[in-house]
Amino acid sequence: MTQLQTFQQAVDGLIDAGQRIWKQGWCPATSSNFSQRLDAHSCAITVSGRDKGALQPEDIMQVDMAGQSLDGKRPSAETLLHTQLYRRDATIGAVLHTHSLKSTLVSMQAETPCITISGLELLKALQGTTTHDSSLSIPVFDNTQDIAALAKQVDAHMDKHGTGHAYLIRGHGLYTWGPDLAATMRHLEALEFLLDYYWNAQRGNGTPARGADHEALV
Ligand SMILES: CSC[C@@H](O)[C@@H](O)C(=O)COP(=O)(O)O
Ligand SMILES: [Zn+2]
Repeated sequence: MTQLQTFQQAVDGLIDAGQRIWKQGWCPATSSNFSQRLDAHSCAITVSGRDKGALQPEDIMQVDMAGQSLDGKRPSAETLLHTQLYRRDATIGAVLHTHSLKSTLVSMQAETPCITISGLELLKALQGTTTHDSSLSIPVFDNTQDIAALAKQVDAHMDKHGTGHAYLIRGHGLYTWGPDLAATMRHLEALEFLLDYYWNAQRGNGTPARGADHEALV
């Protein structure tokens, strides 16, 4: 079970995360949403439509794991994508959703249901990954305004393929999660780097100069 947060700790953490993410340009124009688990039955999440780079304490609210408001405020339009993760896995303590340019570009160009990124040291920033010699698979789901249906689709995919670390929504953005907010920020930063690498490598910029099959240096 993840380390539980008081609501006030969650508010402070999400405000700080929003500022860090906004500085990177990954949550333009009120896009994105962030949450932290409070206990088995509820989480703190951003109120819908707020500027995520300038969150105030009143912009964070509480919902139950069915996505229902517990305090009368209007939760993120994408709340069910957060609660799907908390319901699925009790070790998930935080979820971050962002709208960076690079995640959007990669999601629009992906020709397969998943993209795969392999062989990079920064993969080790992802929980449970201990060597660069590993592969990260990121599923790409089609965008929809029917978030309840998308949450079901994500859940069915995870039933088959495991929970993983992240997914993309086509033309929309990235979801990632972790045991707590710090780990989830680490995942987000690593994923943004990995997606940037993927985008460039797909276009022949920086294709591996020295892969595992190259002669060893002498
Ligand atoms: C402002 S465009 C982005 C939104 O449509 C949505 O995708 C989003 O990420 C933010 O919605 P929100 O309801 O504020 O959580
Ligand atoms: Zn979104």
